[in-house]
Amino acid sequence: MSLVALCTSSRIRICPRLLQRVAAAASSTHSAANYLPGGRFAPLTGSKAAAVSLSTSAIAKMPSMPKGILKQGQKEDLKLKNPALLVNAAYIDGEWHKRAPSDSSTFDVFNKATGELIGAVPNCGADETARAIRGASAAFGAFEKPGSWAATTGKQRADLLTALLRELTANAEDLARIIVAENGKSLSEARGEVVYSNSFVEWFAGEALRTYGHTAPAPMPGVVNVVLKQPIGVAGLITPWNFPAAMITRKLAPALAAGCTVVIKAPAETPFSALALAYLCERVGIPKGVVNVLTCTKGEKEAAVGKALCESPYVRKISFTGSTGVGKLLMGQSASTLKKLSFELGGNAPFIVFEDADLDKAVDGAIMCKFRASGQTCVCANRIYVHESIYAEFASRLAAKVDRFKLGHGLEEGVTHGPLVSERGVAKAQEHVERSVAHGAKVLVGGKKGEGLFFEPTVLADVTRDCPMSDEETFGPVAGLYRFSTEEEVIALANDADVGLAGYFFSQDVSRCWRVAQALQVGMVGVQTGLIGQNSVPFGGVKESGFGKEGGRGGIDEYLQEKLIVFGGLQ
Ligand SMILES: NC(=O)c1ccc[n+]([C@@H]2O[C@H](COP(=O)([O-])OP(=O)(O)OC[C@H]3O[C@@H](n4cnc5c(N)ncnc54)[C@H](O)[C@@H]3O)[C@@H](O)[C@H]2O)c1
Ligand SMILES: O=CCCC(=O)O
Repeated sequence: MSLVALCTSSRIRICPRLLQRVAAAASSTHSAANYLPGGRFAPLTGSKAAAVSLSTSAIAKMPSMPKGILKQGQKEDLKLKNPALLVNAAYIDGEWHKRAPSDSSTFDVFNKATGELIGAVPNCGADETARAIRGASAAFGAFEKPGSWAATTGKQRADLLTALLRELTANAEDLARIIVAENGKSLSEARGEVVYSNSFVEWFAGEALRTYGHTAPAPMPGVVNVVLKQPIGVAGLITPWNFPAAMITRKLAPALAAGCTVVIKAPAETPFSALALAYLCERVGIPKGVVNVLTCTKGEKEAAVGKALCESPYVRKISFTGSTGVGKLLMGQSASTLKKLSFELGGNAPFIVFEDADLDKAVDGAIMCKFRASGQTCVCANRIYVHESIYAEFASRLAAKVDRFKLGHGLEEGVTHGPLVSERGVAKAQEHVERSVAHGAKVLVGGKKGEGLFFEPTVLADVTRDCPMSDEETFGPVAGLYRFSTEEEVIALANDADVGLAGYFFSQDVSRCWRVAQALQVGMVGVQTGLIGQNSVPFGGVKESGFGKEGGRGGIDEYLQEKLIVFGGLQ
């Protein structure tokens, strides 16, 4: 029995920190994950992976987490090269407010791994939202009013976005450290997120130059038709915590490129990335009122901010990324003013491994797809369907690789996965494991809650239709493996969902690849890959995963509206 196993299985009380070090040493093959652009892990590879015994206890690698609870109340020093990036004030109409102007309230934000206090930010509500909307509306101005944002040229906006990109790049390491602290992901993933996040600013700086309209031939003489694209006006941007920077830039950059002004409602869990972005926007000279960031707690305050944005006649666009339930609520609230909407909502991605798949690629794809951001990604594989003829082999290889993850504080050397973002997230992961086991699933690796917000990366075998992930996103590090027999059967299973964001499959048969890719009822398909998000492609779903696309050629159109100008009497 290893020292780690001995300590964890016996009643010997050993300093948790030491135990963690021993665990890390015992798992020296847990090399640091290579990150790829987009915050992705290059999978751990090598024959040793398959050789790891499934009985190795993942608990041995659990971090010594009481430290999180013990440190609660202590103020964390993020050790930023540029401490000014850690802003603890909302940004409303070009003014920084350390407290909500209406009632002076603030709320605390904690490090997800340690429980240390990162800082306090204002708890904004309807009043602050109205101020921000007024500021954004005034800054937008009018097309005929020189000096207003609406009257800027694409070239001017492209130059500002390029300057912003330079600042974001220069401060990339600090921005990654802020993400680690407030979100919990590992430093390598956070660095990847910053690259991904910045790539949207780069892409849309280019797109600002290309908001082409067109002319249309008229059927009658003496008429010329011109179709212009104009910015829609003030946009309300509501984003989640799982990619605290990238989910904002994927909206902010096209909005600014198009000529819109914005009011961002930052997520309660991760407001600091949003505020750092606003700070850099101000620094590069984006005019007062063009970018506003509101921070607020979950519950009543976020609902008040959301309602004020949706119901304001001055806000012409809402772009939301989050759960399907909240999306439906916001859609209802936006009905009275008939706003243009883009909704990136929940997913429940099928991930299919056919009998003719390259198993190494399929396992690596599953690792990247399922465990990125510890499973807290809307495009994460949620239902992994494996052909019965390769099921045992795939399960064993996947479990072996997951067993080699290193869980811990995102800034610690070699850590591949951090804590989840909330107790609600941990409870959901645990519930999915317990309910699946009650339906006959077997835990191959992981399966347990750790201290604080940690949950062991988990692989479950023998998952069936009755298990919760069949219908609900786990949004946590639990990979459930289903068995299937035929292509027809698995397509029906994959499409048996109200949502349709992403789907993935592995096969080496080109005809099957085309057939299955067409058949999957999702907005995005990964064929022989577990990674799909890039700045140059349209990201978005079908069914109850929402509508509208972010990124790609059409991403800027979400913030533009066409105007037809008919010139008559020309003969
Ligand atoms: N499709 C995508 O691109 C994408 C990306 C990330 C997350 N998601 C989805 O988001 C969900 C997980 O995130 P979550 O639990 O934070 O989702 P959530 O819907 O609770 O929260 C998302 C955002 O909406 C805000 N919000 C919540 N209630 C609101 C209200 N009444 N009015 C206005 N704003 C409100 C939150 O403060 C947060 O900023 C998952 O379902 C996931 O699939 C989707
Ligand atoms: O979670 C949502 C976004 C994930 C991605 O952009 O790849």
